[in-house]
Amino acid sequence: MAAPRVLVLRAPGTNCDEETAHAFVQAGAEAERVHVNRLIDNPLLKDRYQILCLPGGFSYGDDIAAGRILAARLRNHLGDLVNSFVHGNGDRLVLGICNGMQVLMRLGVLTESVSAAGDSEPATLTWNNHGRFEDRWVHLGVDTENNANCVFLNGISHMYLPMAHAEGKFVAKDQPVLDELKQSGRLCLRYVADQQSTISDDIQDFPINPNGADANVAGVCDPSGRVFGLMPHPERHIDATQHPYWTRRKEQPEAGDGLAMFQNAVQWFE
Ligand SMILES: NC(=O)CC[C@H](N)C(=O)O
Repeated sequence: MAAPRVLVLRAPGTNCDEETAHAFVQAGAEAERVHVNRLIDNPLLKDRYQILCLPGGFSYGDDIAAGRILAARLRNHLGDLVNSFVHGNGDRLVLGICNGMQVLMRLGVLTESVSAAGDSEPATLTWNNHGRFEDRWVHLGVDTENNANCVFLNGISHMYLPMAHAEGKFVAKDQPVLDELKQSGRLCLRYVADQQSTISDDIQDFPINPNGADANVAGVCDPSGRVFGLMPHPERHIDATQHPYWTRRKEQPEAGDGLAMFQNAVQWFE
């Protein structure tokens, strides 16, 4: 099959679109960076793409709350576009990275159909516990026990990736919501202490869990596994030389830990 085409959505304040497009290209996809206003002018552009990616940054200056305004623009002007990628025929993928995950959370697509929540918002992303922007590397573990079916994490058990956010603390409405999300394999990416650690539901101390997130959640996928949002930045660890200690490593891996996520997306179409 021809390489899948990726729509990397830009908005005022987006700042990770070039790296994200580059990561998809390294993985074998074709990627185009498209401004949200261009899509609003010409919504049919969406039909050119198989993958929708919302990259990181500070869309609309994080005004009101990070991701809130871009989510409102998508909901009010591009509802069909969002729906066709999230639902449609089930033949497309959606990836939200950092600010992109914040947008997906504000849209509600990652926590859709959580019955334990009743009528209220099941979960959100809020300010890091220490109230500051935190920018450094973190260890991440994949929840393989709860049968996570996330397309992007297929075959991955651990990643070492940069994180850079202020509003990245995942909070569920209550324990039943958290349990339902966990048991359905949707809390698929968690902060862990190191490469050997398995995931834990008990909130780990800072700095293991950089923001105080419930169950150490760093990424959430929808029930189908095709729609995934994560707070860390896989596009910033595509090449082995992006690893902070790469000159001191005895063996150089072929790629950075983040590349496999983009390769998984491309392979899903093969
Ligand atoms: N790197 C990012 O995408 C940052 C997201 C958002 N601006 C925050 O600080 O929380």
